[in-house]
Amino acid sequence: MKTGIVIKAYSGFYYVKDDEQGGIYECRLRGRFKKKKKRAIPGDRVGFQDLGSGLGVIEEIFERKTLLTRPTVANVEQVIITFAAKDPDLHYKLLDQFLIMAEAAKLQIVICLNKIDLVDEEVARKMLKLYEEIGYKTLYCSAKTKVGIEDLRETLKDKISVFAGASGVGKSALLNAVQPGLKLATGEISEKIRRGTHTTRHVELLQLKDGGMVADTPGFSFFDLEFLSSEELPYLFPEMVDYIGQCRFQDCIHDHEPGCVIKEMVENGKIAKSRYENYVTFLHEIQEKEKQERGY
Ligand SMILES: Nc1nc2c(ncn2[C@@H]2O[C@H](COP(=O)(O)OP(=O)(O)OP(=O)(O)O)[C@@H](O)[C@H]2O)c(=O)[nH]1
Ligand SMILES: [Zn+2]
Repeated sequence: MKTGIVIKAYSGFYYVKDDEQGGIYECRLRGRFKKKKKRAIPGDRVGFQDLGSGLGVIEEIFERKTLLTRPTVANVEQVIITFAAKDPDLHYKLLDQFLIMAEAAKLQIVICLNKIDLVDEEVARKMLKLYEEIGYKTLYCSAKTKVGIEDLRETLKDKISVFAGASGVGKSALLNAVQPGLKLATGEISEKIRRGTHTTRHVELLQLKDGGMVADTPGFSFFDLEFLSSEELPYLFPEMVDYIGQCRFQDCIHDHEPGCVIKEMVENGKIAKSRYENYVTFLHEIQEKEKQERGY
């Protein structure tokens, strides 16, 4: 049996990239999966039988390491959270929201600041300084002048990545700078798919020349607070994690409680006020939702 990765799933067809030769097989699922209502999704690692002429049958779907929804893709390892230095302005609350969702999804995180050609370099470097201090990996890029593109290419190498970021920050432009014509390279598969009738947007994993894959959906919208609980929220802020459990009250949620060590750290500057304020905002949103779920 061969092994590979599903790069696209489309109305019962699964396009699987063979691990050994890298060829693409058009596969069907073995019938027993359908009985169990189990489907393969892009990113799934599978075992399949080679039927010849580029056709195959998926016999096994291996356990997923990560799972993102909207759109659905398995085994993503890394997210490139992209913002622009200008046009549009860096929206820090949105950045924090992306970060906690990526933390919750257990992805490796890279914060990429694009369009640095529009501001002084010194100004650009300061914009993510706080996040570097927390320990996040950062990239400073310009899809226009190609500054930092080599670093981005290196970051994407040999990993399955997705880009996340608001509209207009330059995600497509960055991908295109990393590998011009990336989307065209998949024309062969699109051709087969065009025979179908569906027009729904399906995520596809694009292959990078240097190794690695990137989802072709630049505007990933898997960031939704509704799946988080108030208890887990503090764990999604790396700079808070070390202090959890040290507050006066065991069940301290680091909001209004007295003797809160996290608040103390905000007072003495060890935790950034902006981050803490966003923490509290998210906390209240989640608590509001939890209240509604409990019905009062
Ligand atoms: N000055 C400058 N402009 C850029 C840069 N990167 C992208 N742009 C411009 O910003 C605009 C948006 O770029 P896109 O790549 O379409 O942005 P996107 O994030 O993919 O946007 P959506 O597809 O809407 O999610 C375009 O007009 C680009 O030419 C950059 O590094 N510098
Ligand atoms: Zn506390």
